[in-house]
Amino acid sequence: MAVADVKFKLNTGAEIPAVGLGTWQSAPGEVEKAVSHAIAVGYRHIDTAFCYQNEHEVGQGIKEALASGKVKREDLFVTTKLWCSYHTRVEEALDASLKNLGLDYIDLYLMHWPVAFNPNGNHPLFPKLPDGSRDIDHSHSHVTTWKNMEKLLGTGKVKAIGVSNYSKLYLEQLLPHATVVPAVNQIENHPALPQQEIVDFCKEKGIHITAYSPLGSTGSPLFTAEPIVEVAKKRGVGSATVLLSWHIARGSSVLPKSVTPSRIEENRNLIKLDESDMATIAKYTDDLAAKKAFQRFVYPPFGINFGFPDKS
Ligand SMILES: NC(=O)C1=CN([C@@H]2O[C@H](COP(=O)(O)OP(=O)(O)OC[C@H]3O[C@@H](n4cnc5c(N)ncnc54)[C@H](OP(=O)(O)O)[C@@H]3O)[C@@H](O)[C@H]2O)C=CC1
Ligand SMILES: O=C[C@H](O)[C@@H](O)[C@@H](O)[C@H](O)C(=O)O
Repeated sequence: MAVADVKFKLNTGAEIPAVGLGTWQSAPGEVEKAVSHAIAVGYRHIDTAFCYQNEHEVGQGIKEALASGKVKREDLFVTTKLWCSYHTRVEEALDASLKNLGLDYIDLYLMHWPVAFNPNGNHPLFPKLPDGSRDIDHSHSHVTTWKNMEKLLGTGKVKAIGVSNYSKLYLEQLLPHATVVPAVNQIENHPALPQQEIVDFCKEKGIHITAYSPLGSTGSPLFTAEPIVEVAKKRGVGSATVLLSWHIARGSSVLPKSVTPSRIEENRNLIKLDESDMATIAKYTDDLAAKKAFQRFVYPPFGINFGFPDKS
């Protein structure tokens, strides 16, 4: 089996395809084509979110792919996410996402960030206080949000629920109260931010890791990082292949974003990294750790300590 066709088992018994197309910041007019192209060339996993404001177009791309007759809805794994301003309106948010996507169920519904915004603030997605800071409802716990997400499983509108941007600290707050253990924790993950503590903790608890910003996000410096280039040269592939294949070797799924057809194709060109490749990347990671030089590319200004060791 090609490495890109690997699937990982979730704690629900369902399988998540190892490579999913990311769609954050995929512009209108581009993302529909990106999604339909991705599915046409073999992707079976698409990641979006209510706050990306592109669910409708993502849904159009899925519809186009389904109309080709080559794939069926049940062949696809679609993830979307509950946005922070909807933590007190979980089912309403899910219904809005389903309507946007034109689907009657979601394979995986994630709590996007463990923080609730004021639902009655000055903006439906990004409410702010007069001082410009995010308008956060500090009285609302992410644990309450999770308990409400658990109720969604009975509606048939979601196959699995999970979390995103959860540190070990936040999972330790959540798990004692959870009836349903999250199926997935979607976190920023790449060799310059290995998040080993969370990866190990999730493994122990049966929570699958999905890696976001695996290429280092927009304008990434990772493509030219020397050890990545070294492994890429040795294996006769591009840096993207090395960066993405690293997750499969760790047992994680991965979400490369692209709206460029050739890159969408390249990002499925995964290989099985061998011990010496992994050792070269581990040395890079260890050197960054020793220098306290991990790189986190996505840390929006929530003004909250999420408990990530590189940020506290
Ligand atoms: N849960 C969460 O909070 C978050 C989730 N995510 C999810 O993860 C996905 C991926 O993360 P994201 O931050 O978008 O960044 P990625 O790490 O996927 O990097 C995307 C960037 O890399 C470029 N690129 C893609 N493939 C290649 C390639 N083969 N060679 C060179 N450049 C390439 C893209 O350009 P172009 O498109 O122009 O080709 C884009 O600029 C998101 O789209 C989203 O779905 C991301 C961040 C946070
Ligand atoms: O999924 C991608 C990211 O988490 C993105 O949704 C956030 O960074 C958001 O733009 C924000 O500013 O809080």
